[in-house]
Amino acid sequence: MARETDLIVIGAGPVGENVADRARAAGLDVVIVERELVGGECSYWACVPSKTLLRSPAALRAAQRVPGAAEAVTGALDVEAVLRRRDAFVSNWSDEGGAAWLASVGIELVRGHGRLDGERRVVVEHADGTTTTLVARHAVAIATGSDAAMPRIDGLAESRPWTSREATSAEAVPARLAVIGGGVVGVEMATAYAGLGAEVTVFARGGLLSGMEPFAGDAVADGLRELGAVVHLGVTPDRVARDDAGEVVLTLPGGEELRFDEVLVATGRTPRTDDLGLETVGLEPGEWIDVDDALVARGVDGDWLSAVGDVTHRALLTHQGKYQARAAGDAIAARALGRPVDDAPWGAHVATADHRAVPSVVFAEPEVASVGLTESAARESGLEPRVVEVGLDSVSGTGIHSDGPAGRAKLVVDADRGVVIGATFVGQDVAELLQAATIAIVGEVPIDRLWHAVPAFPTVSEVWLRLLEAYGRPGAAA
Ligand SMILES: Cc1cc2nc3c(=O)[nH]c(=O)nc-3n(C[C@H](O)[C@H](O)[C@H](O)COP(=O)(O)OP(=O)(O)OC[C@H]3O[C@@H](n4cnc5c(N)ncnc54)[C@H](O)[C@@H]3O)c2cc1C
Ligand SMILES: NC(=O)c1ccc[n+]([C@@H]2O[C@H](COP(=O)([O-])OP(=O)(O)OC[C@H]3O[C@@H](n4cnc5c(N)ncnc54)[C@H](O)[C@@H]3O)[C@@H](O)[C@H]2O)c1
Repeated sequence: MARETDLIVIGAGPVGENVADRARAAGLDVVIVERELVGGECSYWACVPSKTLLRSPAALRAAQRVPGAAEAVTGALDVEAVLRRRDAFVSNWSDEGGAAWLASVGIELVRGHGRLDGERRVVVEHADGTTTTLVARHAVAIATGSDAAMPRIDGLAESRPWTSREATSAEAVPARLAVIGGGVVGVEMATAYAGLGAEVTVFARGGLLSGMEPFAGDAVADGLRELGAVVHLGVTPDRVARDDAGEVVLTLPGGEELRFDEVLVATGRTPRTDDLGLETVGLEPGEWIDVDDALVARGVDGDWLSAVGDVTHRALLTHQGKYQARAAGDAIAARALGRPVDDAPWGAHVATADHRAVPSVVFAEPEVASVGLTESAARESGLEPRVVEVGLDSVSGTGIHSDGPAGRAKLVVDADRGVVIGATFVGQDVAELLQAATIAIVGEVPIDRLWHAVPAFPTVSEVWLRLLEAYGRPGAAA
């Protein structure tokens, strides 16, 4: 017999959990389906383990850049302790805590692989081959996330490459690590493993972090080289093979062969939709799920099917997926309870910020924090932005914070409206500068008013004052 419920969520990653939580908090009966671990990629093989691997080497470097503290650092990094700390943060890959939380808020967990089976029906295949049929009275939400993409490089798939999963869960640090891909995963994992003592070589087919302001990728390439990594820009290996001794051999376009212990593939993501029954509701398996701003799937009759998080390809970030989930979960509950849906831009039930203000931090050396449009993206969208750029060495707080390289900051301003539409900060610990920029963009705070938001002295946040000075003060004689 089929189990009836109000809402079925497929995928208990951070995003699925949040859709379920919002709908349950509104009083809906909710079932969530998970085939691996409650908590998803982010908790076990992505955000959490990658940031714990990065943190210890970064803390060590930070201390080494402050005279007095530097002299007190006399030992080497304890790699084993870093790995054990990572294990603790991923709960040794146990989702007992996540499952207990679901139970505590009254969300029923069904373990197994979920597939759509027509409108509002999901069939779950359990590990023992048995199945459970679920029927939703109101809605189904897909939050199945994404997998690492495998580029078509001769021999690569057969050479047992690392993906982000192996890189974040490794039990030992390889002596020589090749990284293919110059995006966020490639850069962060290269930084982590260089910090943990590996000889790292990065192959990027273009520059590093190519969707960001160019000075960000340049600074990160310099930073990686400073850590001892070799960075090849504009180079993709032609061929990869693992030999009988277990070594990985990369053949470069000129024929040169380079040998490594492991090769990490970090060339983007692919949606987990190939075995999800999408064809039973008129959608294409293997494709990202196209949704409107209220996270309702386009191309499906009615408003019963939502999709959230990575699987929509709107913004492949945990915090932004959770933002979508809050809107989608509340919208599903509003529809189910016959309450109004607020789907005007910036309404309670839409993810408007996905188009205007997606904050992201790359935990590289140096850190890169960005939100909104880059200068070139603003121009491509038809705007003629005014940009201002300053060095972080113009700020006293930066010098006190660290003797290391200072970094840079840039604002992209829609001069017609007098509001910030993009911001990028590069430097040590700039991650914490980002929320101010996100608030300025989302709140459309006029530049004239930003002059009244005074950063404390001597903080790194005083870079905001330097940026405003570079932009110009309203009412100033000159
Ligand atoms: C190395 C790395 C580092 C990252 N670091 C950060 C970071 O620092 N900050 C950040 O914001 N983002 C980071 N990200 C991105 C972040 O991990 C994702 O955006 C986030 O995990 C997406 O959440 P999700 O819930 O949409 O998908 P997922 O976390 O992938 O969860 C989807 C869940 O659905 C389950 N599932 C899939 N198909 C089915 C099915 N058919 N039936 C049942 N269950 C199913 C999966 O098992 C999984 O548990 C990182 C990504 C990587 C790869
Ligand atoms: N700190 C964070 O917030 C964080 C950390 C890691 C990942 N993430 C998220 O995960 C997503 C995936 O990260 P990613 O680094 O895998 O993807 P990405 O899109 O950031 O970078 C992919 C890189 O691979 C290259 N590439 C693509 N196809 C290739 C091919 N065929 N041959 C050679 N190179 C190729 C691209 O040029 C690019 O440099 C990111 O978009 C990001 O949103 C976030």
